[in-house]
Amino acid sequence: MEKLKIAGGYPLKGTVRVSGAKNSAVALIPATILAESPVTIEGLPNISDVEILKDLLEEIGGKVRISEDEMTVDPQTMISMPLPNGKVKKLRASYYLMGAMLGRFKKAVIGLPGGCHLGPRPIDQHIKGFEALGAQVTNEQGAIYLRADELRGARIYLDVVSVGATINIMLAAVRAKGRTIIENAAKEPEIIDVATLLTNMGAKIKGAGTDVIRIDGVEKLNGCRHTIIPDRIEAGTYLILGAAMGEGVVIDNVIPHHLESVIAKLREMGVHVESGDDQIFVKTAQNLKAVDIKTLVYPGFPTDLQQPFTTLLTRATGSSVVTDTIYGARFKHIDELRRMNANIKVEGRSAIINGPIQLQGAKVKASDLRAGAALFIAGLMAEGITEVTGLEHIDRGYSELVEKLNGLGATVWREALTQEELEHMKNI
Ligand SMILES: CC(=O)N[C@H]1[C@@H](OP(=O)(O)OP(=O)(O)OC[C@H]2O[C@@H](n3ccc(=O)[nH]c3=O)[C@H](O)[C@@H]2O)O[C@H](CO)[C@@H](O)[C@@H]1O
Ligand SMILES: C=C(OP(=O)(O)O)C(=O)O
Repeated sequence: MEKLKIAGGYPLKGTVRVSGAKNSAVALIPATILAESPVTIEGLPNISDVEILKDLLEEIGGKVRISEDEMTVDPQTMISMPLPNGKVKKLRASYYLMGAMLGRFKKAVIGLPGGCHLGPRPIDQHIKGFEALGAQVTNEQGAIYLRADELRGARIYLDVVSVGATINIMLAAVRAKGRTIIENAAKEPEIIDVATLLTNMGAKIKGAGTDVIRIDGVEKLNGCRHTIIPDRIEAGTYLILGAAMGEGVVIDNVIPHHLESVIAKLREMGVHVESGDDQIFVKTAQNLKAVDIKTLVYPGFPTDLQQPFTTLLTRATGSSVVTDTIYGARFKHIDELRRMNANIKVEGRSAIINGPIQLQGAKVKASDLRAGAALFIAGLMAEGITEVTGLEHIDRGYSELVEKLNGLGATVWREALTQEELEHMKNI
Protein backbone atom coordinates (compact mmCIF):
# COMPACT_ATOMS: atom_id res chain seq x y z
CA MET A 1 0.00 0.00 0.00
CA GLU A 2 1.11 3.51 -0.77
CA LYS A 3 0.53 7.12 0.24
CA LEU A 4 0.73 10.28 -1.85
CA LYS A 5 3.27 12.87 -0.67
CA ILE A 6 2.91 16.48 -1.76
CA ALA A 7 5.31 19.37 -1.24
CA GLY A 8 2.75 22.19 -1.35
CA GLY A 9 2.64 25.91 -1.92
CA TYR A 10 4.25 26.15 -5.36
CA PRO A 11 2.55 27.78 -8.36
CA LEU A 12 1.55 25.54 -11.26
CA LYS A 13 1.98 26.20 -14.95
CA GLY A 14 1.74 24.26 -18.22
CA THR A 15 -0.65 21.93 -20.01
CA VAL A 16 -2.47 18.89 -18.68
CA ARG A 17 -4.22 16.43 -20.98
CA VAL A 18 -7.53 15.01 -19.78
CA SER A 19 -8.17 11.24 -20.10
CA GLY A 20 -11.34 9.45 -21.23
CA ALA A 21 -14.35 9.76 -18.94
CA LYS A 22 -14.55 7.28 -16.05
CA ASN A 23 -18.34 7.41 -15.91
CA SER A 24 -18.56 6.68 -19.65
CA ALA A 25 -15.89 3.98 -19.60
CA VAL A 26 -17.61 2.05 -16.83
CA ALA A 27 -20.83 1.86 -18.87
CA LEU A 28 -19.27 1.41 -22.33
CA ILE A 29 -17.31 -1.66 -21.21
CA PRO A 30 -20.40 -3.57 -19.94
CA ALA A 31 -22.31 -2.41 -23.07
CA THR A 32 -19.95 -4.56 -25.19
CA ILE A 33 -21.68 -7.65 -23.72
CA LEU A 34 -24.69 -6.85 -25.92
CA ALA A 35 -22.80 -7.21 -29.22
CA GLU A 36 -22.24 -10.35 -31.26
CA SER A 37 -18.81 -9.41 -32.63
CA PRO A 38 -15.78 -7.53 -31.23
CA VAL A 39 -16.12 -3.95 -29.98
CA THR A 40 -13.13 -1.60 -29.62
CA ILE A 41 -13.20 1.36 -27.24
CA GLU A 42 -10.50 4.00 -27.72
CA GLY A 43 -9.21 6.54 -25.20
CA LEU A 44 -9.88 4.64 -21.98
CA PRO A 45 -8.44 6.10 -18.77
CA ASN A 46 -5.82 4.12 -16.85
CA ILE A 47 -7.90 3.67 -13.67
CA SER A 48 -8.75 0.73 -11.42
CA ASP A 49 -12.50 0.77 -12.29
CA VAL A 50 -11.56 -0.04 -15.93
CA GLU A 51 -9.14 -2.77 -14.81
CA ILE A 52 -11.80 -4.42 -12.61
CA LEU A 53 -14.45 -4.33 -15.35
CA LYS A 54 -11.98 -5.98 -17.73
CA ASP A 55 -11.50 -8.78 -15.16
CA LEU A 56 -15.28 -9.14 -14.76
CA LEU A 57 -15.79 -9.47 -18.53
CA GLU A 58 -13.11 -12.18 -18.53
CA GLU A 59 -14.86 -13.94 -15.61
CA ILE A 60 -17.99 -14.30 -17.76
CA GLY A 61 -15.93 -15.74 -20.63
CA GLY A 62 -15.20 -12.62 -22.73
CA LYS A 63 -11.90 -12.24 -24.57
CA VAL A 64 -10.40 -8.84 -23.75
CA ARG A 65 -7.31 -7.28 -25.28
CA ILE A 66 -5.80 -4.00 -24.04
CA SER A 67 -3.24 -2.04 -25.98
CA GLU A 68 -2.30 1.35 -24.51
CA ASP A 69 -5.59 3.21 -24.06
CA GLU A 70 -7.63 0.93 -26.30
CA MET A 71 -9.71 -2.10 -25.26
CA THR A 72 -11.13 -4.71 -27.65
CA VAL A 73 -13.79 -7.01 -26.26
CA ASP A 74 -14.89 -10.14 -28.08
CA PRO A 75 -18.22 -10.99 -26.41
CA GLN A 76 -19.02 -14.09 -28.48
CA THR A 77 -17.81 -16.63 -25.88
CA MET A 78 -19.50 -14.93 -22.92
CA ILE A 79 -21.97 -16.86 -20.75
CA SER A 80 -24.41 -15.69 -18.08
CA MET A 81 -22.04 -16.56 -15.22
CA PRO A 82 -23.44 -15.52 -11.78
CA LEU A 83 -21.33 -12.79 -10.10
CA PRO A 84 -22.87 -12.56 -6.60
CA ASN A 85 -19.63 -11.57 -4.80
CA GLY A 86 -16.03 -10.58 -5.39
CA LYS A 87 -14.95 -7.80 -7.72
CA VAL A 88 -18.50 -6.48 -8.38
CA LYS A 89 -18.33 -4.98 -4.87
CA LYS A 90 -15.25 -2.91 -5.65
CA LEU A 91 -17.00 -0.36 -7.85
CA ARG A 92 -20.35 1.29 -8.32
CA ALA A 93 -20.71 0.69 -12.03
CA SER A 94 -20.78 -3.11 -11.78
CA TYR A 95 -24.56 -2.50 -11.68
CA TYR A 96 -24.36 -2.02 -15.48
CA LEU A 97 -23.66 -5.75 -15.76
CA MET A 98 -27.30 -6.22 -14.67
CA GLY A 99 -28.77 -4.32 -17.62
CA ALA A 100 -26.28 -5.63 -20.18
CA MET A 101 -26.47 -9.31 -19.12
CA LEU A 102 -30.25 -9.16 -18.82
CA GLY A 103 -30.40 -7.62 -22.33
CA ARG A 104 -28.18 -10.32 -23.84
CA PHE A 105 -28.94 -13.50 -21.81
CA LYS A 106 -32.35 -12.65 -20.27
CA LYS A 107 -30.81 -13.55 -16.90
CA ALA A 108 -28.14 -12.30 -14.54
CA VAL A 109 -26.98 -12.59 -10.92
CA ILE A 110 -24.96 -9.59 -9.78
CA GLY A 111 -23.91 -8.66 -6.21
CA LEU A 112 -25.01 -5.23 -5.00
CA PRO A 113 -22.40 -2.66 -6.09
CA GLY A 114 -19.67 -0.86 -4.14
CA GLY A 115 -18.30 2.55 -5.12
CA CYS A 116 -17.99 5.74 -3.09
CA HIS A 117 -19.76 5.84 0.28
CA LEU A 118 -21.80 9.00 -0.06
CA GLY A 119 -24.75 8.03 2.18
CA PRO A 120 -27.59 5.82 0.87
CA ARG A 121 -27.31 4.97 -2.86
CA PRO A 122 -30.40 2.86 -3.65
CA ILE A 123 -30.95 1.19 -7.04
CA ASP A 124 -34.76 0.97 -6.81
CA GLN A 125 -35.22 2.90 -10.09
CA HIS A 126 -32.96 0.46 -11.99
CA ILE A 127 -35.06 -2.44 -10.64
CA LYS A 128 -38.34 -0.69 -11.41
CA GLY A 129 -37.12 -0.30 -15.01
CA PHE A 130 -36.05 -3.97 -15.37
CA GLU A 131 -39.41 -5.09 -13.97
CA ALA A 132 -41.31 -2.86 -16.38
CA LEU A 133 -39.42 -4.56 -19.23
CA GLY A 134 -40.72 -7.94 -18.00
CA ALA A 135 -37.93 -9.18 -15.70
CA GLN A 136 -38.48 -10.86 -12.34
CA VAL A 137 -36.09 -9.32 -9.86
CA THR A 138 -35.24 -10.60 -6.37
CA ASN A 139 -32.60 -9.71 -3.82
CA GLU A 140 -31.08 -12.82 -2.26
CA GLN A 141 -28.35 -12.35 0.34
CA GLY A 142 -27.09 -9.12 -1.17
CA ALA A 143 -27.16 -10.23 -4.81
CA ILE A 144 -29.74 -9.18 -7.40
CA TYR A 145 -31.25 -12.09 -9.37
CA LEU A 146 -32.82 -11.10 -12.71
CA ARG A 147 -34.69 -13.40 -15.09
CA ALA A 148 -37.09 -12.85 -18.01
CA ASP A 149 -38.70 -15.15 -20.56
CA GLU A 150 -38.80 -12.21 -22.91
CA LEU A 151 -38.04 -8.48 -22.57
CA ARG A 152 -40.76 -6.18 -23.91
CA GLY A 153 -40.54 -2.43 -24.43
CA ALA A 154 -42.34 -0.29 -21.81
CA ARG A 155 -42.96 3.31 -20.76
CA ILE A 156 -40.86 4.00 -17.64
CA TYR A 157 -41.06 7.21 -15.60
CA LEU A 158 -38.08 7.63 -13.28
CA ASP A 159 -39.13 8.96 -9.86
CA VAL A 160 -35.64 10.41 -9.36
CA VAL A 161 -33.34 11.62 -12.13
CA SER A 162 -30.67 8.90 -12.08
CA VAL A 163 -27.64 8.50 -14.36
CA GLY A 164 -27.23 4.83 -13.45
CA ALA A 165 -30.91 3.91 -13.89
CA THR A 166 -31.14 5.75 -17.24
CA ILE A 167 -28.11 3.90 -18.67
CA ASN A 168 -29.03 0.53 -17.14
CA ILE A 169 -32.56 0.65 -18.58
CA MET A 170 -31.13 1.66 -21.97
CA LEU A 171 -28.79 -1.38 -21.86
CA ALA A 172 -31.64 -3.76 -21.02
CA ALA A 173 -34.03 -2.23 -23.58
CA VAL A 174 -31.93 -2.08 -26.77
CA ARG A 175 -32.59 -5.76 -27.54
CA ALA A 176 -36.13 -5.91 -26.06
CA LYS A 177 -39.18 -6.38 -28.30
CA GLY A 178 -40.85 -3.09 -29.22
CA ARG A 179 -40.49 0.48 -27.98
CA THR A 180 -39.21 1.65 -24.58
CA ILE A 181 -39.69 5.23 -23.44
CA ILE A 182 -37.68 6.51 -20.47
CA GLU A 183 -39.26 9.65 -19.03
CA ASN A 184 -37.54 11.98 -16.57
CA ALA A 185 -34.25 10.51 -17.83
CA ALA A 186 -30.88 11.94 -16.74
CA LYS A 187 -29.13 14.17 -19.32
CA GLU A 188 -25.43 13.75 -18.44
CA PRO A 189 -22.96 13.70 -21.39
CA GLU A 190 -21.96 10.14 -20.45
CA ILE A 191 -25.51 9.00 -21.33
CA ILE A 192 -25.10 10.44 -24.83
CA ASP A 193 -21.74 8.66 -25.11
CA VAL A 194 -23.26 5.28 -24.23
CA ALA A 195 -26.18 5.89 -26.63
CA THR A 196 -23.64 6.73 -29.37
CA LEU A 197 -21.80 3.44 -28.86
CA LEU A 198 -25.05 1.45 -28.82
CA THR A 199 -26.27 3.25 -31.96
CA ASN A 200 -22.97 2.43 -33.72
CA MET A 201 -23.59 -1.19 -32.70
CA GLY A 202 -26.98 -1.03 -34.46
CA ALA A 203 -29.36 0.07 -31.68
CA LYS A 204 -32.19 2.53 -32.36
CA ILE A 205 -32.11 5.27 -29.72
CA LYS A 206 -33.49 8.82 -29.91
CA GLY A 207 -33.41 11.61 -27.35
CA ALA A 208 -30.28 10.71 -25.32
CA GLY A 209 -29.23 13.95 -23.61
CA THR A 210 -32.87 15.05 -23.17
CA ASP A 211 -35.29 13.92 -20.47
CA VAL A 212 -37.23 11.59 -22.79
CA ILE A 213 -35.34 8.71 -24.43
CA ARG A 214 -37.03 6.45 -27.01
CA ILE A 215 -35.56 3.04 -27.80
CA ASP A 216 -36.85 0.72 -30.51
CA GLY A 217 -35.56 -2.75 -29.73
CA VAL A 218 -33.50 -4.67 -32.33
CA GLU A 219 -32.73 -8.38 -32.43
CA LYS A 220 -29.00 -8.21 -32.83
CA LEU A 221 -26.14 -5.78 -32.19
CA ASN A 222 -22.76 -5.85 -33.91
CA GLY A 223 -19.23 -4.82 -33.02
CA CYS A 224 -17.83 -1.36 -33.83
CA ARG A 225 -15.09 1.11 -32.86
CA HIS A 226 -15.86 3.96 -30.48
CA THR A 227 -13.85 6.86 -29.02
CA ILE A 228 -14.80 7.84 -25.48
CA ILE A 229 -15.55 11.47 -24.48
CA PRO A 230 -13.09 13.36 -22.23
CA ASP A 231 -13.64 13.17 -18.47
CA ARG A 232 -15.43 16.39 -17.46
CA ILE A 233 -14.90 15.62 -13.76
CA GLU A 234 -11.15 15.08 -14.17
CA ALA A 235 -11.02 18.25 -16.31
CA GLY A 236 -13.01 20.12 -13.64
CA THR A 237 -10.59 18.92 -10.96
CA TYR A 238 -7.61 20.41 -12.86
CA LEU A 239 -9.64 23.56 -13.53
CA ILE A 240 -10.22 23.99 -9.79
CA LEU A 241 -6.54 23.28 -9.11
CA GLY A 242 -5.58 25.86 -11.75
CA ALA A 243 -7.95 28.35 -10.12
CA ALA A 244 -6.23 27.79 -6.77
CA MET A 245 -2.56 27.63 -7.80
CA GLY A 246 -2.32 28.23 -11.54
CA GLU A 247 -0.03 30.83 -13.05
CA GLY A 248 -1.47 29.84 -16.44
CA VAL A 249 -2.71 26.26 -16.80
CA VAL A 250 -4.12 24.86 -20.04
CA ILE A 251 -6.53 21.95 -19.75
CA ASP A 252 -6.37 20.06 -23.01
CA ASN A 253 -8.81 17.50 -24.50
CA VAL A 254 -11.91 18.88 -22.82
CA ILE A 255 -15.42 19.79 -23.99
CA PRO A 256 -15.78 23.25 -22.34
CA HIS A 257 -19.58 23.17 -22.75
CA HIS A 258 -19.68 20.22 -20.27
CA LEU A 259 -18.23 22.49 -17.57
CA GLU A 260 -20.26 25.67 -18.00
CA SER A 261 -21.70 25.61 -14.46
CA VAL A 262 -18.20 25.25 -12.98
CA ILE A 263 -16.62 27.92 -15.23
CA ALA A 264 -19.42 30.36 -14.30
CA LYS A 265 -18.71 29.86 -10.58
CA LEU A 266 -14.95 30.31 -11.07
CA ARG A 267 -15.53 33.59 -12.94
CA GLU A 268 -17.88 34.73 -10.14
CA MET A 269 -14.96 34.15 -7.74
CA GLY A 270 -12.71 36.36 -9.89
CA VAL A 271 -10.68 33.55 -11.51
CA HIS A 272 -9.48 34.17 -15.07
CA VAL A 273 -10.92 31.43 -17.34
CA GLU A 274 -10.93 31.31 -21.15
CA SER A 275 -12.52 28.52 -23.21
CA GLY A 276 -11.37 27.39 -26.64
CA ASP A 277 -12.67 24.52 -28.79
CA ASP A 278 -11.13 21.69 -26.81
CA GLN A 279 -9.03 23.58 -24.25
CA ILE A 280 -9.62 25.76 -21.20
CA PHE A 281 -7.06 28.28 -19.89
CA VAL A 282 -7.17 29.11 -16.18
CA LYS A 283 -5.19 31.52 -14.00
CA THR A 284 -5.66 32.31 -10.33
CA ALA A 285 -6.29 35.85 -9.00
CA GLN A 286 -4.87 37.67 -5.99
CA ASN A 287 -8.23 38.03 -4.28
CA LEU A 288 -10.80 35.28 -4.69
CA LYS A 289 -14.41 36.05 -3.70
CA ALA A 290 -16.61 33.69 -1.68
CA VAL A 291 -19.49 32.09 -3.65
CA ASP A 292 -22.37 29.74 -2.93
CA ILE A 293 -22.67 26.41 -4.75
CA LYS A 294 -25.66 24.10 -5.06
CA THR A 295 -25.15 20.73 -6.76
CA LEU A 296 -27.81 19.71 -9.28
CA VAL A 297 -28.30 17.15 -12.02
CA TYR A 298 -26.62 18.01 -15.36
CA PRO A 299 -26.28 20.74 -16.61
CA GLY A 300 -26.21 22.00 -13.01
CA PHE A 301 -23.10 22.06 -10.83
CA PRO A 302 -21.88 18.42 -10.57
CA THR A 303 -21.88 16.76 -7.14
CA ASP A 304 -18.59 15.08 -8.11
CA LEU A 305 -16.85 18.49 -8.12
CA GLN A 306 -18.41 19.76 -4.90
CA GLN A 307 -15.65 18.31 -2.69
CA PRO A 308 -12.66 19.67 -4.68
CA PHE A 309 -14.41 23.05 -5.04
CA THR A 310 -14.79 23.26 -1.25
CA THR A 311 -10.99 23.12 -0.95
CA LEU A 312 -10.62 26.06 -3.37
CA LEU A 313 -13.16 28.07 -1.36
CA THR A 314 -10.85 27.99 1.72
CA ARG A 315 -8.78 30.61 -0.15
CA ALA A 316 -11.77 32.89 -0.90
CA THR A 317 -12.52 35.99 1.16
CA GLY A 318 -15.80 35.70 3.06
CA SER A 319 -18.26 32.96 3.77
CA SER A 320 -19.22 30.41 1.07
CA VAL A 321 -22.03 27.86 1.34
CA VAL A 322 -21.80 24.54 -0.55
CA THR A 323 -25.07 22.57 -0.62
CA ASP A 324 -25.24 19.05 -2.05
CA THR A 325 -28.80 18.28 -3.17
CA ILE A 326 -27.79 14.93 -4.73
CA TYR A 327 -25.85 13.35 -1.84
CA GLY A 328 -26.67 15.17 1.41
CA ALA A 329 -23.89 13.43 3.35
CA ARG A 330 -21.01 13.90 0.91
CA PHE A 331 -18.87 15.73 3.47
CA LYS A 332 -16.34 13.19 4.75
CA HIS A 333 -13.49 15.31 3.37
CA ILE A 334 -14.34 18.19 5.72
CA ASP A 335 -12.78 16.71 8.89
CA GLU A 336 -9.59 16.10 6.92
CA LEU A 337 -9.57 19.67 5.54
CA ARG A 338 -9.98 20.90 9.13
CA ARG A 339 -6.80 19.01 10.07
CA MET A 340 -5.15 21.19 7.44
CA ASN A 341 -6.39 24.38 9.15
CA ALA A 342 -9.60 24.95 7.13
CA ASN A 343 -12.45 26.78 8.86
CA ILE A 344 -15.54 24.80 7.74
CA LYS A 345 -18.82 23.91 9.47
CA VAL A 346 -21.31 21.31 8.24
CA GLU A 347 -25.01 22.02 8.77
CA GLY A 348 -27.38 19.45 7.26
CA ARG A 349 -26.74 19.22 3.52
CA SER A 350 -24.46 22.29 3.53
CA ALA A 351 -20.85 23.11 4.31
CA ILE A 352 -20.03 26.69 5.33
CA ILE A 353 -16.50 27.71 4.49
CA ASN A 354 -14.90 30.81 6.02
CA GLY A 355 -11.82 32.24 4.38
CA PRO A 356 -9.27 33.14 3.41
CA ILE A 357 -7.18 30.54 5.25
CA GLN A 358 -3.65 29.35 4.52
CA LEU A 359 -3.86 25.55 4.54
CA GLN A 360 -1.08 23.67 6.34
CA GLY A 361 0.38 20.30 5.33
CA ALA A 362 -0.89 17.32 7.38
CA LYS A 363 -1.43 13.56 7.30
CA VAL A 364 -4.93 12.99 5.89
CA LYS A 365 -7.02 10.12 4.57
CA ALA A 366 -9.23 10.00 1.47
CA SER A 367 -12.53 8.34 2.37
CA ASP A 368 -13.82 8.34 -1.22
CA LEU A 369 -12.70 9.32 -4.72
CA ARG A 370 -13.54 13.04 -4.77
CA ALA A 371 -12.61 13.45 -1.09
CA GLY A 372 -9.22 12.31 -2.42
CA ALA A 373 -9.32 15.05 -5.07
CA ALA A 374 -10.23 17.63 -2.41
CA LEU A 375 -7.20 16.49 -0.39
CA PHE A 376 -4.58 16.41 -3.15
CA ILE A 377 -5.66 19.92 -4.18
CA ALA A 378 -5.43 20.98 -0.52
CA GLY A 379 -1.94 19.45 -0.34
CA LEU A 380 -0.84 21.47 -3.38
CA MET A 381 -2.25 24.68 -1.83
CA ALA A 382 -0.81 24.01 1.64
CA GLU A 383 2.45 25.14 3.22
CA GLY A 384 4.71 22.16 3.90
CA ILE A 385 4.31 18.45 3.26
CA THR A 386 0.95 16.66 3.04
CA GLU A 387 0.54 12.89 3.09
CA VAL A 388 -2.66 11.43 1.66
CA THR A 389 -3.63 7.80 2.32
CA GLY A 390 -6.65 5.95 0.89
CA LEU A 391 -5.14 6.02 -2.61
CA GLU A 392 -7.30 3.04 -3.67
CA HIS A 393 -10.16 5.57 -3.92
CA ILE A 394 -8.17 8.13 -5.92
CA ASP A 395 -6.91 5.38 -8.27
CA ARG A 396 -10.55 4.64 -9.23
CA GLY A 397 -10.80 7.91 -11.11
CA TYR A 398 -7.53 9.78 -11.76
CA SER A 399 -5.41 8.42 -14.60
CA GLU A 400 -1.65 9.08 -14.28
CA LEU A 401 -2.21 11.56 -11.43
CA VAL A 402 1.40 11.92 -10.26
CA GLU A 403 2.73 12.37 -13.82
CA LYS A 404 0.05 14.94 -14.67
CA LEU A 405 0.60 16.99 -11.48
CA ASN A 406 4.40 16.93 -11.81
CA GLY A 407 3.98 17.94 -15.46
CA LEU A 408 2.44 21.18 -14.16
CA GLY A 409 5.45 21.81 -11.93
CA ALA A 410 4.16 20.20 -8.74
CA THR A 411 6.34 18.04 -6.47
CA VAL A 412 4.27 14.93 -5.80
CA TRP A 413 5.34 11.32 -5.32
CA ARG A 414 4.01 7.97 -4.11
CA GLU A 415 5.71 6.19 -1.22
CA ALA A 416 5.12 2.78 0.39
CA LEU A 417 3.36 2.92 3.78
CA THR A 418 5.68 2.15 6.71
CA GLN A 419 5.06 -0.96 8.87
CA GLU A 420 3.81 1.31 11.65
CA GLU A 421 1.34 3.02 9.30
CA LEU A 422 0.07 -0.35 8.06
CA GLU A 423 -0.51 -1.50 11.68
CA HIS A 424 -2.33 1.77 12.43
CA MET A 425 -4.60 1.30 9.35
CA LYS A 426 -5.51 -2.22 10.54
CA ASN A 427 -6.62 -0.85 13.90
CA ILE A 428 -9.01 1.83 12.56
C1 LIG B 1 -20.59 5.36 -12.19
C2 LIG B 1 -21.29 6.67 -12.26
O1 LIG B 1 -21.71 7.14 -13.32
N1 LIG B 1 -21.35 7.37 -11.11
C3 LIG B 1 -21.98 8.68 -11.12
C4 LIG B 1 -23.48 8.49 -11.07
O2 LIG B 1 -23.77 7.69 -9.93
P1 LIG B 1 -25.19 7.02 -9.80
O3 LIG B 1 -25.65 6.58 -11.16
O4 LIG B 1 -25.09 5.99 -8.75
O5 LIG B 1 -26.06 8.23 -9.34
P2 LIG B 1 -27.58 8.53 -9.67
O6 LIG B 1 -27.65 9.57 -10.75
O7 LIG B 1 -28.26 7.25 -9.89
O8 LIG B 1 -28.07 9.14 -8.29
C5 LIG B 1 -28.69 10.41 -8.18
C6 LIG B 1 -29.59 10.43 -6.99
O9 LIG B 1 -30.66 9.53 -7.17
C7 LIG B 1 -30.78 8.63 -6.09
N2 LIG B 1 -31.22 7.32 -6.65
C8 LIG B 1 -30.54 6.78 -7.70
C9 LIG B 1 -30.95 5.58 -8.26
C10 LIG B 1 -32.06 4.92 -7.72
O10 LIG B 1 -32.47 3.85 -8.18
N3 LIG B 1 -32.71 5.48 -6.67
C11 LIG B 1 -32.31 6.68 -6.11
O11 LIG B 1 -32.92 7.16 -5.15
C12 LIG B 1 -29.37 8.57 -5.50
O12 LIG B 1 -29.38 8.16 -4.15
C13 LIG B 1 -28.91 10.00 -5.68
O13 LIG B 1 -29.40 10.82 -4.63
O14 LIG B 1 -24.11 9.76 -10.97
C14 LIG B 1 -23.78 10.48 -9.76
C15 LIG B 1 -24.61 11.75 -9.75
O15 LIG B 1 -24.22 12.59 -10.78
C16 LIG B 1 -22.28 10.74 -9.71
O16 LIG B 1 -21.98 11.27 -8.44
C17 LIG B 1 -21.49 9.47 -9.92
O17 LIG B 1 -20.14 9.79 -10.17
C1 LIG C 1 -19.16 8.99 -6.97
C2 LIG C 1 -18.32 8.69 -7.93
O1 LIG C 1 -18.11 7.48 -8.47
P1 LIG C 1 -18.94 6.11 -8.30
O2 LIG C 1 -20.37 6.42 -8.62
O3 LIG C 1 -18.31 5.25 -9.31
O4 LIG C 1 -18.75 5.67 -6.89
C3 LIG C 1 -17.46 9.74 -8.56
O5 LIG C 1 -16.95 9.49 -9.68
O6 LIG C 1 -17.29 10.80 -7.96
